[in-house]
Amino acid sequence: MNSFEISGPCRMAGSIVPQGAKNEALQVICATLLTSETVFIDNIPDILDVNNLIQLLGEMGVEIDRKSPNSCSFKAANVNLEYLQSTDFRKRASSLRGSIMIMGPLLARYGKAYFPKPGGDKIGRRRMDTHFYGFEKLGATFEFNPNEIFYTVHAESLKGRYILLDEASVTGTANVIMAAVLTPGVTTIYNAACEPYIQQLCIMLTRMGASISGIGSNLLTIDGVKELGGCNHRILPDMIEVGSFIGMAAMTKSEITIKDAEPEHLGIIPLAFKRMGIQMEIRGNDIYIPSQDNYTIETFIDGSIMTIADAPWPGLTPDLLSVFLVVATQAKGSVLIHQKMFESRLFFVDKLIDMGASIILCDPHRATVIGHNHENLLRGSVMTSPDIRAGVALLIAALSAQGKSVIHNIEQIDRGYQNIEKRLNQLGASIRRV
Ligand SMILES: CC(=O)N[C@H]1[C@@H](OP(=O)(O)OP(=O)(O)OC[C@H]2O[C@@H](n3ccc(=O)[nH]c3=O)[C@H](O)[C@@H]2O)O[C@H](CO)[C@@H](O)[C@@H]1O
Ligand SMILES: C=C(OP(=O)(O)O)C(=O)O
Repeated sequence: MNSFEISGPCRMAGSIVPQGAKNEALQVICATLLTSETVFIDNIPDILDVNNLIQLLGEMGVEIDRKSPNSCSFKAANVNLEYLQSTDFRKRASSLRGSIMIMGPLLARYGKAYFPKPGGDKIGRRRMDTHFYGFEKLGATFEFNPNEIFYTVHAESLKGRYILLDEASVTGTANVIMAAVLTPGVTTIYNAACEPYIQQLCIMLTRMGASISGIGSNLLTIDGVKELGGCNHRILPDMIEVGSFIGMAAMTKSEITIKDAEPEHLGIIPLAFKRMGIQMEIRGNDIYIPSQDNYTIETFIDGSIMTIADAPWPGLTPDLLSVFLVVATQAKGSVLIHQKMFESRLFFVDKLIDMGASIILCDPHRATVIGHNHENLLRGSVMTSPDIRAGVALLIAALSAQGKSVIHNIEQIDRGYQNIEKRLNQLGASIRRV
């Protein structure tokens, strides 16, 4: 188990380029299973979750040609379905969450798919009903072995249908889209997730020959085709990393330019940071965050305390709420952070309270933060990263804090952030991997 040792406070300056998006990479890499032709993907983040998925596909028989740390071609001409019954498959597939999205392509192309209990963040119940409900609507049979926690879907044939998803699940929508593109007939998916990475998946599938309309909305119409071909695809910058850098700059009074951030794909994220009082300028494709001595959280128009809450896209992504929470600890004013979508993602606030932050955890979903307006710095502390985004929030806290901090279990951070200590040290941070 590796750790980060951080000597704070660190005031940083300079430019940083965000990595390619983790959650888009997981979708589009799974989509390469839909064709026997070569798919080339660029701007792949070189991170643990994505590398584990690429290795998993390799074990399944996909020809992998890693052209560089950030680009790779995939050719799924011969997929070894027997491997999906092996213990090695169960071990690898359950090491991350995104691998669940191999199911849609396998069902569509081979009429069967298997999956163990998926991994990913332990942030509360993470049900998969939406995935299997969608597959069943297309005509598949679903079986669940509760003793082994093993999911099986199979179908003699699938048929396009109207599907009203019970919730706008991101990976669930991706799975159903990927099954539907090779399913005869017209599939309509209503209450579809429509975040930029789902849009990117649809754009890539269209380039491979799929027929999808309604991209960007929650109503997708897919006209199934017989087969798909190869294509080239470039992954968007990671919006969660962009948001993490905006929050880090404000909290540490740093002056940072996030290069090539593609702000048009960030939705409501910049507005939410502006409501926290954080200044930023969109300069073409870059985001410039000036060094700010303080930032004041807005109130609502009626003067009541601001709430920052998550919601399915185009609402605010749940993956950034930990960052908003930590940034609020040094703001002027108070905010209620309401994490609606996950049940156990706010418990890391205990660690911030140990560092001196003024936070009341109201219940598992809500925390009230009373900002210090930089009048009292947080204190360095020894802590353990519970999940990927709490890990980054703790890293931001440590960078702003007085004294030495140690963060254990940084494998959680490595799941989603590429060479983070090296890139932040180039901006003037003091982070050591020990
Ligand atoms: C690999 C990957 O891409 N992971 C992302 C994906 O996970 P994932 O696809 O697993 O998450 P889902 O979209 O299925 O659901 C996330 C949580 O929100 C709840 N929910 C969802 C939709 C809804 O309309 N109402 C509702 O309450 C679900 O019950 C669940 O607790 O999307 C999540 C939500 O953006 C992100 O946090 C994850 O980083
Ligand atoms: C929750 C996340 O990831 P995963 O779904 O892979 O656990 C995340 O990226 O914040």
